[in-house]
Amino acid sequence: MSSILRRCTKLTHSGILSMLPGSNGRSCALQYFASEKRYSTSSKIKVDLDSNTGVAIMQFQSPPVNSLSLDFLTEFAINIEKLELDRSCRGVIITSALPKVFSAGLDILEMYQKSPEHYVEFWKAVQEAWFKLYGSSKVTIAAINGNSPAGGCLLAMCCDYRIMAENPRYSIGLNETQLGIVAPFWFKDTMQNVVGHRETEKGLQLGKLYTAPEALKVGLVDELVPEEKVVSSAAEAMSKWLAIPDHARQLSKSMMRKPTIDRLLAAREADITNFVSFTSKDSIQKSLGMYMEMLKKRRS
Ligand SMILES: CC/C=C\C/C=C\CCCC/C=C/C(=O)SCCNC(=O)CCNC(=O)[C@H](O)C(C)(C)COP(=O)(O)OP(=O)(O)OC[C@H]1O[C@@H](n2cnc3c(N)ncnc32)[C@H](O)[C@@H]1OP(=O)(O)O
Repeated sequence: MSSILRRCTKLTHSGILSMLPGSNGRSCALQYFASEKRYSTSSKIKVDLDSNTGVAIMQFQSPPVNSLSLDFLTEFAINIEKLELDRSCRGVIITSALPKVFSAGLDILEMYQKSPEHYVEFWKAVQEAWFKLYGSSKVTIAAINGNSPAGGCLLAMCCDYRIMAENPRYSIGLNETQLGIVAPFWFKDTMQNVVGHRETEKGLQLGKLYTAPEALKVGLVDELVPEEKVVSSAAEAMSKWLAIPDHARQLSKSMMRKPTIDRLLAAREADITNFVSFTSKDSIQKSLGMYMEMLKKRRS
């Protein structure tokens, strides 16, 4: 991994990168990884695995805002599972290929005016993505290079370490209550495991979107770095995590996360039933419809 960084630094200093269109530290890391094995090319997510370092970089590339649709979540779970089974992979960096957004969270259209059967399928995909990422034995680092509300924040919180662009216009948090909906208990558990009970209580009730500096202050993210350095800093952090013997780190991770995972495993079906009955309520559909309208108005 340090060879990656040395190479990035060399390129940046030599000015070669500045001759590339749209080049910066972020693209340096991406270009380096891209020169390695293209692991998977699906329409919404790109994964490159560096066979020398064992580090995969997963880039979300689903315009306009990397919302977590059924298709996106399915691709995501498949990719994480594939990497999990690959013994040559030791770590995964998750980032966005789009400007200004890491992920806009769950795709609201998947929860709006659809059939109960669709809600079941969608929620299973949300659960599956969480099980795969939260339960991953690999080192997972979120390189958060844009806004990351709700489900986007959940994905980041599932990782072992979070690095965010220090842009004060970017925010992250579980803002569900602002939409008139309620984050399920395992979203809450995941946040509580990151920032503790009190901050989760405030953050969840208020549907708080933390600015990048606020997120650092409460421990929702671990580091803020200039936007162009988010991916290279993630690579640097990864090298520290990979210096620990895998078996010892993996057992420690599993020890910390197993109770949270077991809790959803035990309530998986009930959680789906809850989601379907909650989402199907007229009042919830009305709230989601109004929120989508608000997003559109804000745009015009
Ligand atoms: C008791 C409980 C039991 C069970 C549980 C029950 C219930 C439900 C739990 C559900 C948990 C939900 C989790 C979620 O993730 S909900 C999603 C929350 N997300 C948001 O609030 C983010 C909304 N989006 C934004 O704030 C901005 O889009 C963003 C990300 C800051 C980017 O801003 P910008 O670049 O300016 O882009 P636009 O706002 O112009 O958006 C472009 C385009 O995308 C559409 N869009 C945005 N976000 C979403 C989304 N999440 N889903 C679908 N579509 C989205 C937006 O409307 C624009 O569309 P247009 O047609 O106008 O181009």
